Amino acid sequence: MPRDRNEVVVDVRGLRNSFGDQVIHENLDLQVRRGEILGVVGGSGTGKSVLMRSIIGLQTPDAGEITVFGEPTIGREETEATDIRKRWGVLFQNGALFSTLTVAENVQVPLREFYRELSPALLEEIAAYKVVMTGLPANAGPKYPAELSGGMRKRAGLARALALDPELLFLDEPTAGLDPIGAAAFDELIRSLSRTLGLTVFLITHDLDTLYAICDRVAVLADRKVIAVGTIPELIATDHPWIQEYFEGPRGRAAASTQELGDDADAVAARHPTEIDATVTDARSQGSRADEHARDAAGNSLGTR
Ligand SMILES: Nc1ncnc2c1ncn2[C@@H]1O[C@H](COP(=O)(O)OP(=O)(O)OP(=O)(O)O)[C@@H](O)[C@H]1O
Repeated sequence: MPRDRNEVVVDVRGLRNSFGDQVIHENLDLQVRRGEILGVVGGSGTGKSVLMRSIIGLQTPDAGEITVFGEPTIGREETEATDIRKRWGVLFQNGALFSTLTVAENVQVPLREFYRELSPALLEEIAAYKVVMTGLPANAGPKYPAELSGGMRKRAGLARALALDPELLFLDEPTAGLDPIGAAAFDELIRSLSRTLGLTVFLITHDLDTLYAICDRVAVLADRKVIAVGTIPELIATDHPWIQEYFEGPRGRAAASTQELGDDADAVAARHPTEIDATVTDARSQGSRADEHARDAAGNSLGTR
């Protein structure tokens, strides 16, 4: 039976977080729907990562309610929340791979934690499958993180996040530090995994290209709460100054035109399938070059990327 795409998978209500005198969130509400890729944006330090940590139970809020798959996550012991934790995967900002373990061993960590009865042969088989699924060469499995490029490390982190076949994926700045071509390829990987596996994705990013390329809706954090959530055209229609500056500033416009070039490329590819890779890739690099110029011109006032 098809799943209800209006089902709320993550429900955050009245969230408050603070560190000492510093209030990060006040009365924050957010819903993530089944099957969507929700982009989460906001200036540096607005509390995007703290929000993600609150949802997955790594940060105990001062107040509020959070449910994931209808189950409360706040204040539950790790052992109590096992059934929900098995249903999500997380890619932290820096990849957070264990440097002393190989890629395959990293992927096996959640499997060993939740399914102790799995045989070594099966663990290896599942890890090998996840490694290939994220576009890494099969021979990446026995390598250590230090032996991989930044883009490959991201894919290894994603392979580990997918180890338990999650329904929900949390990604914290997955394309940060990747070159434009690598970032576009990673976006495409996330989109295709989300579509084929029916994943719901909570994606924190500063990457405007990612927002345009793969996000169904975008939530904007500012003033300690989610000030708006919607499609990019819906957000642009609001008059909040930060949203206007973000999407209608030089970098936002460059990303939008990159997307238009990509859409044109899709149309061309429908007629000439063999030309698609070069055209789309080129569109993104052009946008990113325009992006760089725009950032220089704007004095990087938005602090994106
Ligand atoms: N464990 C902690 N102790 C004290 N302060 C913290 C802690 N974790 C986060 N903060 C503070 O909370 C604020 C929000 O941090 P967070 O990492 O969520 O921001 P962010 O929106 O993800 O930023 P960025 O886009 O730069 O990654 C920051 O001012 C940060 O210094």
